[in-house]
Amino acid sequence: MDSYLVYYELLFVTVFISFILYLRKRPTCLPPPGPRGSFFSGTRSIIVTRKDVWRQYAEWSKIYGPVISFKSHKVNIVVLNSAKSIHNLLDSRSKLYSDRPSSAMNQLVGQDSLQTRISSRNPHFPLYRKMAHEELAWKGMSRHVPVLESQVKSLLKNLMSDPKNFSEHLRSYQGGSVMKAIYGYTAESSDDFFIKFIQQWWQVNNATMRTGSWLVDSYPILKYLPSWMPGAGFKEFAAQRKASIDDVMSLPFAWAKSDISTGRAYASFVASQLNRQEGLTSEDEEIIKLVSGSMYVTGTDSVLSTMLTFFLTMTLNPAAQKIAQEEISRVIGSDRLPLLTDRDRLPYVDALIKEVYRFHTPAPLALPHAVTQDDMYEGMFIQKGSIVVPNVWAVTHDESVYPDPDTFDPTRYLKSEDEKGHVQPDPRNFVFGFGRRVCPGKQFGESAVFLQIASILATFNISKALDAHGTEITPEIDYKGGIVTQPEEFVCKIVPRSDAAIDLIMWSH
Ligand code: HEM
Repeated sequence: MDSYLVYYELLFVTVFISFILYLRKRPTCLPPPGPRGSFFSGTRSIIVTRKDVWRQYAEWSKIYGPVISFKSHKVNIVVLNSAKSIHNLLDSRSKLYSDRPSSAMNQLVGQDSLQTRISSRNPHFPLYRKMAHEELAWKGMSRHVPVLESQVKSLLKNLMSDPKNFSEHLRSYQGGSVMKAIYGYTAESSDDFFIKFIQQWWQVNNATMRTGSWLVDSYPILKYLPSWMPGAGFKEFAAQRKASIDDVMSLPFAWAKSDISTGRAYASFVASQLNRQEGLTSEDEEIIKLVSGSMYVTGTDSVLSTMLTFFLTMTLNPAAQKIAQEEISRVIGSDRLPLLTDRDRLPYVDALIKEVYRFHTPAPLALPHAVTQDDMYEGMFIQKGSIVVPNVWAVTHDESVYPDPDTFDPTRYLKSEDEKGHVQPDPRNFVFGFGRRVCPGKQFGESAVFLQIASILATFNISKALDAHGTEITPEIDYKGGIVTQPEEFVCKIVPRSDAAIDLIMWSH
């Protein structure tokens, strides 16, 4: 009997001490407010099904405040819906907030060593960033400017001969520019193998790798399920994706290496990195392969998305288009195409481009960050490992910063005649991401966007297409879901502005 008593006393003391320890460890402050969703799966169904989920987050922020949190199964998600919270956490505390979410699905798919996914705590992370910066910041990328400028001429010719397929021509421009700059590869058309290959890969990736959508991220033990069991279909999918990511990384890299061995290769990223030092180890080479592959994966669709928004907004806003065209005619004339060096002399065109970025930012939720230790923000507890999502769309549609946000208006960024007007913030400070994860392709992407937009405005009129009865077709402002979003398919009319423009398209060198 006594031994039972001692046993129960010990049990009681253990439970009591554990309870006290639990209370001490438990955060005294609450996480950011937000919707609770269903008991089992939290808000997962909304995250997975709503295509414009950034609007949902912005709506929730009106109820709960700019910083909200919720769960998708067991994954904690914190969404930052204001410029202030994004700046205070992702920029000012970037040491803590620059990790990527740890994801069992990403590991299964083999994406965790890509630059977009690699953990900031991985010892190779600084080297990835350094390499990408060397190549794509102004100094390194200036040697690729002639490629961007000459590709524009092919784009204009394609738009003139086959305007209906403008989206394909834009993809071909950007895919071709990236392939040349990164691997030294010349793509001849939009049917090129490497351009099609990455297009198909990216479409699946964009649709399937949403933050918090895979059950295995909440319950990593599921990865041990045998593949034949009901509910384990994700393993088969992950195995297929793993094989394709290996090809995405290896095939263009192998092509570049064989081209370099001929001694006549273009000074691409891969060529300059491989030639940088004697006696590269296989590990060094693997890193060059992964960094170049990451640029191949990310470099096309974000620029394409911006360009499609440009065509959509020009179709809907002829007045803004006309002012930009007049500025180009006045400043540059009609006997040459705009160059990158003309940008400072084209303030309205520059403002129009800012407005394109703001109107529908290519990646409305950027890429998800993760926090590496418990943190407090304005009295709210943010738990280590939480996924932190910057809602860039909410910032660029915040009425207190950008009044009447659904109106396309480049004059937001221009001073009034008397130079006293209030200028709204440059959206490019948000659309390229934050802290140590800010987009390394920003200058490359921005240059490609400027050259395309300025040259298209110089040579074409974009307007509403007509249907079979001669009635104008007004496209909807409706975007696909995904990490990088694009307008749903739409039609528009693209015709050269004049005979002089036709000459410029045909004969410019
Ligand atoms: C209009 C064009 C572009 C936009 C709007 C854009 C936007 C972004 C955004 C929002 C991120 C996530 C940043 C974050 O997590 O805070 C990102 C990351 C990245 N971007 Fe871009 N991007 C563009 C063009 C490019 C180009 C042309 C390249 C390469 C040729 C590129 C390469 C990358 C890479 C490698 C990352 C991952 C960086 C990391 O996680 O460390 N981007 N980009």
